[in-house]
Amino acid sequence: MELILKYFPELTGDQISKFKKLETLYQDWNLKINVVSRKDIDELYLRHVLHALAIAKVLKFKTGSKILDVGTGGGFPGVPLAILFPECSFHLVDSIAKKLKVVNEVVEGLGLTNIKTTHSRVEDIKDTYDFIVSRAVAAMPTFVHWVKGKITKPQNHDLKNGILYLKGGDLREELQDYKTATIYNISDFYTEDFFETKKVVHLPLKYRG
Ligand SMILES: C[S@@+](CC[C@H](N)C(=O)[O-])C[C@H]1O[C@@H](n2cnc3c(N)ncnc32)[C@H](O)[C@@H]1O
Repeated sequence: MELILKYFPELTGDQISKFKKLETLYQDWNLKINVVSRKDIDELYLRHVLHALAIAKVLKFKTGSKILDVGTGGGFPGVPLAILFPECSFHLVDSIAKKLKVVNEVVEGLGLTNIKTTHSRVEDIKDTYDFIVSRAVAAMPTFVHWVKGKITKPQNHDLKNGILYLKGGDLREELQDYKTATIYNISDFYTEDFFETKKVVHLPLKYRG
């Protein structure tokens, strides 16, 4: 938990208490339904919470923003972001129901009211969002195809509406067709070795897709 406060020192008491509760909730639920690997559960704050919050180092979502988390799995990056941005609404989608069972239990356990979950393939989601976040779901061309047409038109942020994707390694080949993509090195925000090769990719998307 100190790790989170090291990089996000301005959390409110309510946010700190929610972040603290996350560990027990995930430990308990992960025993029943395995959504996070054993090693990762031991390093939940580093590998999941802090990693998810790297998106907030790239962009502070404004009050009222709508954000879609595609392939949220056990709730990453959506759950930590929803704690950090209580004035924004988050829609967490996954095609595997049992993963959302864990997310729903965590959301209920924390009393988070700004998360909605849907068991669906993202291609079937009809709503629109300011930003679409994700981690470890699909290569960019497939992902862009899935989320086409799901971006709202009004621009309220310094970055254009679109995708904020947590990715790792050498992205040159994967992103070669996306000239408007910007890569942010997470190691510019966090000093832990775990983040050495990790990035946040911002890709603006046209509102009509
Ligand atoms: C490797 S997991 C990553 C989970 C989470 N984002 C994380 O980083 O911990 C990929 C997730 O994407 C989901 N997924 C894959 N394709 C999807 C699609 N088309 N629509 C919704 N979810 C999808 C899978 O069910 C799985 O839970």
